[in-house]
Amino acid sequence: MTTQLQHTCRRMVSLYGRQRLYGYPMLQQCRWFSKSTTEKVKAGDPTKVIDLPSFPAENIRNFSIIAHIDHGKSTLADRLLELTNTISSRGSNKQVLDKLKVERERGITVKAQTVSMFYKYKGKEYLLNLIDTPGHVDFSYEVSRSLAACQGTLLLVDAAQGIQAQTVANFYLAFGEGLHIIPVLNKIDLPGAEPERAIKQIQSAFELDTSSILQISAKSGINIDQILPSVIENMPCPSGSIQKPFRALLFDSWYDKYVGVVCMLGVVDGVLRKGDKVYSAHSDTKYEITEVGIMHPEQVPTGYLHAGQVGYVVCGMKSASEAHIGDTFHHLNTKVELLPGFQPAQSMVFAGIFPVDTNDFRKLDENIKKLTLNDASVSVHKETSNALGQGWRLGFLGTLHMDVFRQRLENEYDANIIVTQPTVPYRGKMREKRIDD
Ligand SMILES: Nc1nc2c(ncn2[C@@H]2O[C@H](COP(=O)(O)OP(=O)(O)OP(=O)(O)O)[C@@H](O)[C@H]2O)c(=O)[nH]1
Repeated sequence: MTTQLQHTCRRMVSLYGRQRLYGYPMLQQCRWFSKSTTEKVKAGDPTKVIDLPSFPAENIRNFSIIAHIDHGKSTLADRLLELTNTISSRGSNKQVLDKLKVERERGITVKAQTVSMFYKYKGKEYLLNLIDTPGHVDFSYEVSRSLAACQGTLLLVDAAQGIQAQTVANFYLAFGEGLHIIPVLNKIDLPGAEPERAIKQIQSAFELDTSSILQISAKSGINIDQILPSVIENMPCPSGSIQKPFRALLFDSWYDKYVGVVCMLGVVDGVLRKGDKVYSAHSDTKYEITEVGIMHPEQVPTGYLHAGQVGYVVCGMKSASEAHIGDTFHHLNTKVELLPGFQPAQSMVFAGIFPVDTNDFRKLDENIKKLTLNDASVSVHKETSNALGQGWRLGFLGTLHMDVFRQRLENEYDANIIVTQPTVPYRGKMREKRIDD
């Protein structure tokens, strides 16, 4: 009851806030119906009434930005959001998609984020879904998950540094997914930039066509206006069919304390509407869609998603463990071919985590479950230590991943924990004891 009340209050505050933000009463929204979505968004539409059915698959592009760490993905994402009026442009480097406190403090992306943008090109309106991904090797699982919801990717290379380890690793992830890859040279404003050298590297390492390679500065905005036309012209649109039965890939999820689990879906076929009953193929469970919408850049309800679109749903999932990354959602009583899902991540570094106060065990258990929902690459096993009591042995993809997880537990859940020295698994071989030993 309390949760429902809180939820209603939150909705009212959010609606009131939106009215105040744009300075228009909600009742004026009918004035905007006649305008195109791009015009509404450009004009700072207070209602953001988004007419998703009017975007057929050929007017949709789902793409990501991949690169080595610090080559400028989040800065480029900011510029594209400004260009499409998804956020207001104030000329600062806000890194809007780095939403977590730990990302802002460390200046790195650890969590992939999706955002939908509207863009008018050659008289047609396009719905562009951008997924910003982390660059550090410890978060490559996030990258591979995000790529599954895309048809193309921008491979960003720092013109001063050239290609680096994660440029190569991420290129092969995207190549393996069969994505259309557009190379882009960033930071051409730097005095040390050597675009010709970087282009040669891209040609010889990846055999990509560099004849018309885009050369940009995400920071100062040079040539940014060439990016989206290139995405529209060169990347394929999603291939699903709106006529087929609905099926969608669950590729990300997080826990919202008011509405429970929020799932990100890439709709492959068919149509999903608010109120629909859907079925999770993984857990054999039925859910009712109570909210469906797109990230623009925050959650904007649309009541509808169709084949090729990417958006979020709220469906009354209470427990973190119900949202299985890689799951296929479909309508009740329809038979669909299940989507391939994801390979589970392979943990490389292990550490024990224990509550400082043993009375916090239950609370910490719940919080670890919620956080691992948001980061499925962490493996969790219960552990008991004589000195520290009951706790967990967690597996991570690297030590940065471990440190970020610890910081997120502290920042987002006020956890007070002890983390033991990290170890790596190894295999030992027993040799027979020699006589002279
Ligand atoms: N001079 C210059 N600096 C840039 C440019 N693009 C990004 N930067 C700077 O490069 C640094 C890293 O940029 P980010 O956008 O955080 O890089 P990222 O690839 O998202 O980083 P991770 O997500 O942590 O991998 C920041 O200090 C940016 O201001 C550019 O075009 N020119």
